[in-house]
Amino acid sequence: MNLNRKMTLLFGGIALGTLVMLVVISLYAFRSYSIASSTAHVRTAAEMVRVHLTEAMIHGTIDKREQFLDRLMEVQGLRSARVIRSPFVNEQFGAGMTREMHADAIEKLVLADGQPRYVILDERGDSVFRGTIPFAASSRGTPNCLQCHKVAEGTVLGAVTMELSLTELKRQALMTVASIILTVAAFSVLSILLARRLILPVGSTAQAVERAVQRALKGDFKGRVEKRTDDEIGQIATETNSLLVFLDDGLARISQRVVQLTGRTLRQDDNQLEVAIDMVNGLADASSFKQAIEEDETKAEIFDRFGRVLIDSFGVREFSIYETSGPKQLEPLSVDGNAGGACRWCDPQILVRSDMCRAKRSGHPVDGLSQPGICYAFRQPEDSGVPRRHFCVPIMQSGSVGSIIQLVVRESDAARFQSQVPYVNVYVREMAPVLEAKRLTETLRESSLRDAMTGLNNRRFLEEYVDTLIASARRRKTQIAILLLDLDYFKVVNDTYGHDAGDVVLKALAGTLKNSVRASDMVIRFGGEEFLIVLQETEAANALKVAENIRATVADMKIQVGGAVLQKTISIGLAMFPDDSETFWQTVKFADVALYRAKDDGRNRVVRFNPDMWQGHAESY
Ligand SMILES: Nc1nc2c(ncn2[C@@H]2O[C@H](COP(=O)(O)OP(=O)(O)OP(=O)(O)O)[C@@H](O)[C@H]2O)c(=O)[nH]1
Repeated sequence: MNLNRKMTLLFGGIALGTLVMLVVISLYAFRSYSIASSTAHVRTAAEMVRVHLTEAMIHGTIDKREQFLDRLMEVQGLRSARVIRSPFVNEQFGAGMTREMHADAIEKLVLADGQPRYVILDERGDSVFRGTIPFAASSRGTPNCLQCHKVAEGTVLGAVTMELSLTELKRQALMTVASIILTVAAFSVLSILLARRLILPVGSTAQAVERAVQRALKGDFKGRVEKRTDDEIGQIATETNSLLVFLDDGLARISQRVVQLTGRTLRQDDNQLEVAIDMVNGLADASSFKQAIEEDETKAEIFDRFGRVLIDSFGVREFSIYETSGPKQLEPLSVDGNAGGACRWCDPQILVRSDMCRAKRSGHPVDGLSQPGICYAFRQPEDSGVPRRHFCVPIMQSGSVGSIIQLVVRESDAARFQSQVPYVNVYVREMAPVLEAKRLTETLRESSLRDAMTGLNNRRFLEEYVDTLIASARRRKTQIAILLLDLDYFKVVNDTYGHDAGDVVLKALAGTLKNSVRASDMVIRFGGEEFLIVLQETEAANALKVAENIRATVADMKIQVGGAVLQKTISIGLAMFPDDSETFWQTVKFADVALYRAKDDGRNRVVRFNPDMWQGHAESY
């Protein structure tokens, strides 16, 4: 119920209550007044009758009393008047007129106890006041009643009964009450109209404020409140409008900036406020995500974290993350949240012909949500009948596509997810520079652990890796064979054919060494022309066979240098960890001692370390 209606009801209620009270009070007052007035009239008339009867008795005209009573009827409003004689008078003076002799019940009571009686009668719609007043004998006054009446003081000598019509009084009372009702009703109507006029701006302003607030709750701050008065109500309208303008302006500016950041476009029916909150939340989450991935160590950790965001924040459980692993190759890093895995949502051909991937080829996002079938490499699931749509976004690194994120959603979910795409893009945008930094760090680290010329790992790599190596050997209780290899008379190559020719020989040797051992073994360029090979889980006898095989392969190796073909030999020292020493680096020294022995013994040979060799060398280390 609106304010106006409430006010009308309230004022109407008050007016009606007042009216009813006034009517009740007025009617009661009129009744009391009528009774009091009639009583007084009857008393006065009775006294006049008494005086007249007394006078008539004195003057001997008592016989004419009937005429007096008849004349009395001419008094307006007096309907009847009659005198009743008491038995005492009858006893002393004989019976009176017939009508004086027959007292009714009320008159009998009055004659008996000397108390006046008043009643109001309703006679065929006419209200009549009837009063019966006793005449008591009294010795006071002149003439003295007791001079004529042989009765005791106070004896009731008779009574007069008079009836007054109240109709006129009643009519006047009703007229008065009616005029009160009319006056109060008119006053009330005027009051209500005035109050409504005063309240109307309050109600309509309150309704306008309510409508504006309702619109604001839906994110529309364009609602305005009309100013109807110049008082406090008008002030509320003005202030509300100022607040709405401020919020509208502020929200528009926030939305504009956030739209720039997220790339999300606002629709007409969007709740601006909710969208702004949504976008700010999205940006805040993306910012937290960026902080987290900056502290991640590897790209794999970053992609793993992003995978969890896709699942937890976007409800996308089906997705692939590919990384370019060669000029034409893609490698699946994560498929549906599992590391590695097979190519599930694309033609597997993209792994070896990466240009089949539209995102990789174009370097632009591929929107298969609104344009299904845009990418020929996308594969619908074979096992389930629920069709899917995809959205692929490339992550640029050093000017080319480094990774590709492929998001897959059910067709029925595509529209919902479309609104999430800008946020996914924000995450990708935040992720790209961090991935780039990690890639550079990893490349840098990789290069610091690798010899640029031969492509083999270097001594620093061995230093970093040695703890893992030892722990693995101890855990498995296996032996590690250390082979230290050095080309024989290599200096001659440099001196004769030049340094570049020497490099060619070193590269060829590196290739031969790599091919002579298992993939799990390590070939390390340990120094200038010195190499170290770590053979894992190998007994000494086996290691000797491998070393001998290497020696023989190198000796047979023909290296084309310019116009000449070179053939070089190699000397190898072998020591076992932990058989020869509990310390890894001590084992390396022992291998070096064995290498010295191989050189000393004429080169192109493999020498297994034994403790006697250490005697002569201990002081030089
Ligand atoms: N071309 C080239 N030469 C290198 C490189 N590193 C070391 N050398 C050369 O390798 C040669 C090592 O010679 P030496 O240590 O005297 O030994 P050697 O001539 O191989 O004779 P032995 O080891 O005693 O059989 C030096 O001439 C170094 O300059 C390299 O990266 N490239």
